[in-house]
Amino acid sequence: MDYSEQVLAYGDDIVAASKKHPIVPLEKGQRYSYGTAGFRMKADLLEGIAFRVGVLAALRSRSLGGQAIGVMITASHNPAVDNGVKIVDPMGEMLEQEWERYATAFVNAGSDEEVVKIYKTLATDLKINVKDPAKVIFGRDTRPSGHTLVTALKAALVASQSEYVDYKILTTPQLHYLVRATNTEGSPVSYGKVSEVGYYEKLADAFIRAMKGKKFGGTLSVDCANGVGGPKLSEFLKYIPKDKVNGIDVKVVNDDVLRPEILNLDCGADFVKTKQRAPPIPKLVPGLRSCSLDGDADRLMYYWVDPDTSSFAMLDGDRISSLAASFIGDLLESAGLRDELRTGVVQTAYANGASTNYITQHLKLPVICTPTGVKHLHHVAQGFDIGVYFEANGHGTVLFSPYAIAAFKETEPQSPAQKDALATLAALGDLINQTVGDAISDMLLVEVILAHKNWTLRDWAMTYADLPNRLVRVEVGNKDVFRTTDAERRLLHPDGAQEEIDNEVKKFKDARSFARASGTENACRVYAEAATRSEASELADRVALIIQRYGTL
Ligand SMILES: CC(=O)N[C@H]1[C@@H](OP(=O)(O)O)O[C@H](CO)[C@@H](O)[C@@H]1O
Ligand SMILES: [Mg+2]
Repeated sequence: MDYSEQVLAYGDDIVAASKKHPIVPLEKGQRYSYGTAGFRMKADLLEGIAFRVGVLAALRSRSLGGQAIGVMITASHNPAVDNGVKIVDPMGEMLEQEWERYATAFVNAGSDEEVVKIYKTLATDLKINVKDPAKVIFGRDTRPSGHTLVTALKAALVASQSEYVDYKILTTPQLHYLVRATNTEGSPVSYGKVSEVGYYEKLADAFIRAMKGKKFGGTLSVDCANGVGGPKLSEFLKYIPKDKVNGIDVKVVNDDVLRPEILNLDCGADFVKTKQRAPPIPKLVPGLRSCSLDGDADRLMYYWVDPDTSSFAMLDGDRISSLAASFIGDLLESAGLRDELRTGVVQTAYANGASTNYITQHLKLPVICTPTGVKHLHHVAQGFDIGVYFEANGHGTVLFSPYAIAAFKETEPQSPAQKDALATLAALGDLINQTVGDAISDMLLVEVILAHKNWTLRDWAMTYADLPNRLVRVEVGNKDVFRTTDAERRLLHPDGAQEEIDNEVKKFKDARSFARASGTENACRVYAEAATRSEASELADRVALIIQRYGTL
């Protein structure tokens, strides 16, 4: 077939519908761009973007034999006035990088007619039959602006002659689950029932299996950032009969989704991580095991106030990652699979140096550092049989290769201990979201580990001591001059900046510092670690000054 000759019968429909959902023009010289979090900004700029993303999602589905593509409408931990649109690929992964460029081109197209022109050009270049079937499934978080964006998205899917399913309100990881479940339905690698209920059933069943014979470690208080995680966690808990998990006691707090103005306000995982303290409401009771989800329930932070010392301890993504790696490593040992399955941990430069040391030296596992953004970590983690990846901010998961899953199920146990270890590993394979970081699933994982180890948060916090560190945001004239190498740990450009940073780092003990342009904000970030809090702070300030100077040259 000559793809350049094909007729796009619904081209006029796309143009007509597009006119009803216009793009807000940006100032001269500025462009919208599909970043780490898709398109994310003030919600009133997003209607036209949601429409064009819909057209692109239909084309993406056509390019992949009609497999379902996901679209999630959320702005995660951002304030309620923001929103965002993100595309999910067929196995539940983030959109392929090449298509991020196409998404950017669609959204920046100068007219409705040009959208159709790009659609046709891509169809020709990528040999996509525009008459092939397409399917797009979507969900949104609790933001009121989600309604308008869904209307625009649906209009795009109707105009592009794509089948669609509107799953209404979901957590981001639930949408990722549904995309994979849809595309594997009825196959030997079926990911689960294609419904929100299917998600709860799968997690509940796996959690009950993994907790067999263990006791839930006392009350757990879960701050849901007044976002979608609240109602979804409450719903999930209905699938755990009290007599199936000994002592289960989960208190859901900050779960008011009827007042959008309080979404992520002084609560949630991002608040805890950046402020390094507990949300003021509800007041944290000393000794209470607590955690926070973010606004779309894909990030997780644990914390508590030690009743003996009254000090606040936060257990972030690095801690969850090292906890999971240590537990899974022990299970593999008991299961006789430690040498059989390649296990590794993936982090970014923001991982605390103490966690990296603990994993490499104490757990004896390899650590790979990737650039910021979970898609990079996810990709590298796929290279292991068991790949543990987390960003320090609490977003991450553990990936199991098909070989690992088969080993858990097919190894013949020679002892009761080996049998238990294999059963727990198999349960973890179902409990841990294989598509993307999932705060609810990760929280259940942490609870399983603490129950198996019979640990409090104090025991967990004592595994190693974090190096004092500081993260600073620096506004500069032009962040694009900062180009990095070595997984963002060194600056390539502007000339001279890295040498100056190196000179400052040298003056401090056990110190490390790096600077990079943020992928989600119009600013640079400076990170510094050193032997003491005041030195880390001093170093961060000095490097920030260097960045400020080079950013305004
Ligand atoms: C230091 C930091 O926390 N950076 C965050 C932030 O990226 P920046 O590129 O640093 O703005 O947002 C990303 C998307 O949510 C997240 O993946 C990442 O970890
Ligand atoms: Mg999030």
